Amino acid sequence: MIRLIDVTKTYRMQGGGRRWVLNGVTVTLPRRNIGILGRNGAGKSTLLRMISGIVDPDRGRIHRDVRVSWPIGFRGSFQKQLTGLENVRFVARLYGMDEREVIRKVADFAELGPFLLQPVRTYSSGMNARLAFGLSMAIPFDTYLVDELMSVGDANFKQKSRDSFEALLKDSRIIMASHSMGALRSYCDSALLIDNGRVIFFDDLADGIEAYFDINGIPKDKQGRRHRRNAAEWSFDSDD
Ligand SMILES: Nc1ncnc2c1ncn2[C@@H]1O[C@H](COP(=O)(O)OP(=O)(O)OP(=O)(O)O)[C@@H](O)[C@H]1O
Repeated sequence: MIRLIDVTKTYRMQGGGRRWVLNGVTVTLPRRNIGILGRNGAGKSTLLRMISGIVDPDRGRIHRDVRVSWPIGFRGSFQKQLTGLENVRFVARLYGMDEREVIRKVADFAELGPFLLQPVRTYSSGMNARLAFGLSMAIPFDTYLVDELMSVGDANFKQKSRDSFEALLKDSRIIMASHSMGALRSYCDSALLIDNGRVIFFDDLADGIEAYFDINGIPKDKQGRRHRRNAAEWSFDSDD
């Protein structure tokens, strides 16, 4: 279980003032697969970073009694001067894992071959993505925090990522921020909606998605279906 207790998070804005991301939020996240919904800039990534412990709230506490991952996406935050292998070693050690085992898993998954011995600064974004995702799959967590999964990578890599991700969900849970309703419906059963510094937990994902469409002003037709006004404006709904 993960519990936010009176959590407030703001960012200082250039030119003065503060951007309020969370405003005194208290919420309990049960051991479920939870989709995080919210408009651009609502605070989804910030919330994931706070749950993982990378970012501290200004006020309040976050209680975790499960082992949570760092936010998994495709933007690896590696030490750019170090090689891929050195980065993998470092993270394996940090999490008290068998280094050789982690290296073997990442090497198998990422298929970077000799590039694993090259500095990460020389990697393409796809290579970086392979290393980042492979590494997150090689360390076991109770709850994986996922920030916009499967947004880049070639078709083969996407399929492979999907397969290993699904295998991992047999024993673990995810908290996943995404604008893709399709991805959320595939992996999540409940929802957390962030809006204007507040959050609402929905036991049923479908209710969370309805509330999200409502705050975005997406109208329903007579059959109760939602329609995009145009593809660019409502691109988050593109795979529905
Ligand atoms: N390091 C930072 N410094 C200043 N402001 C920040 C920082 N990180 C995030 N913000 C601001 O906090 C707000 C929430 O950002 P966040 O990235 O968490 O939103 P999000 O819901 O994940 O957005 P998106 O859907 O666009 O990815 C935004 O207004 C953003 O500009």
